[in-house]
Amino acid sequence: MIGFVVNPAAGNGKGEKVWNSLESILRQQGVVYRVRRTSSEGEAETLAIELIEKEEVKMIVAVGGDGTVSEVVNGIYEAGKECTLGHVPAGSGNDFARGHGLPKDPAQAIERILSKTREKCIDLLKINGRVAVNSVGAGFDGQVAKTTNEAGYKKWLNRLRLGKLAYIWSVIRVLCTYCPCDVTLLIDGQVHQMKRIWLIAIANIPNYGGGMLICPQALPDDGVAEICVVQNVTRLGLLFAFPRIFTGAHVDHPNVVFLRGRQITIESEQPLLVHADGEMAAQTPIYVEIEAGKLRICG
Ligand SMILES: Nc1ncnc2c1ncn2[C@@H]1O[C@H](COP(=O)(O)OP(=O)(O)OP(=O)(O)O)[C@@H](O)[C@H]1O
Repeated sequence: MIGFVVNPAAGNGKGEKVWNSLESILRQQGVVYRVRRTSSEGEAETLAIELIEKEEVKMIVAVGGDGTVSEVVNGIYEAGKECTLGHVPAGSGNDFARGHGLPKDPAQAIERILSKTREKCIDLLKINGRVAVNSVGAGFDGQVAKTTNEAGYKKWLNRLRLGKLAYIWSVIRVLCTYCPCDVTLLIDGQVHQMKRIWLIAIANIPNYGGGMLICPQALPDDGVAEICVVQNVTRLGLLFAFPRIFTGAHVDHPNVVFLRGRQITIESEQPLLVHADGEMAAQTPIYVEIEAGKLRICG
């Protein structure tokens, strides 16, 4: 049986609309399903666990944005039972959907899920007993995630279907005040001492922050995380280089370094904010480990 976890508030109400269209398709096709709707932050995780344990579903489809996907994935991870993740995108950023090439159209997305023809196992990034499915970011990045999540303008811009601008505006705000610091990275036993670090992004997919390509080479099913480090660049230099991230052209920038690894420790001069899938998760020092092939998804 299939379970659905629906965030009606995702994409500023798009979740509700998408679910209405899915429901009529499911009824037309006589699909047997269970549905749970979220009413607040964090609830998608609890509802996913409930669907697995009480309803014995073998697949959960997250209807919402990246926040909903991340919470459902944590529910599946915590339940520890065989359960496939499906996703019908209805958020404002939808990085997971982009990163896995999922259809934007709800009818096409559910058709693909029901056909079960494209299942694959992907890696997860384990941090502090939880998991991230898209990315973990420390430093500038963590501060931008915090600023965006706390900002009133995110809601307004989402309403105008300009959700991406909320992230960009937060980047500009944080860029004006953020102070880079020295960081020690330990990747698979190898030490990297790095000076004046702005950000460290650990990625499972190339997509980030609603359409940026932070780690264009990242693959979700290779058992390795792609790590992007931005170091020793001036504030103005970073401001001018920033637009390159939308096309992935930042890979050639002299102050951008790419590393790869399975076990990553980040230690820093000062505590750095860390996000997991765009939600605040921790402060440095942190340890991130790849859980290879841990989650089966409908790709
Ligand atoms: N019924 C609800 N009312 C208000 N907020 C909710 C409700 N259910 C869940 N939430 C919260 O809505 C927030 C946004 O969810 P989600 O990330 O799925 O969508 P989004 O932010 O529009 O998309 P994206 O993350 O792809 O940009 C999450 O913080 C979630 O916890």
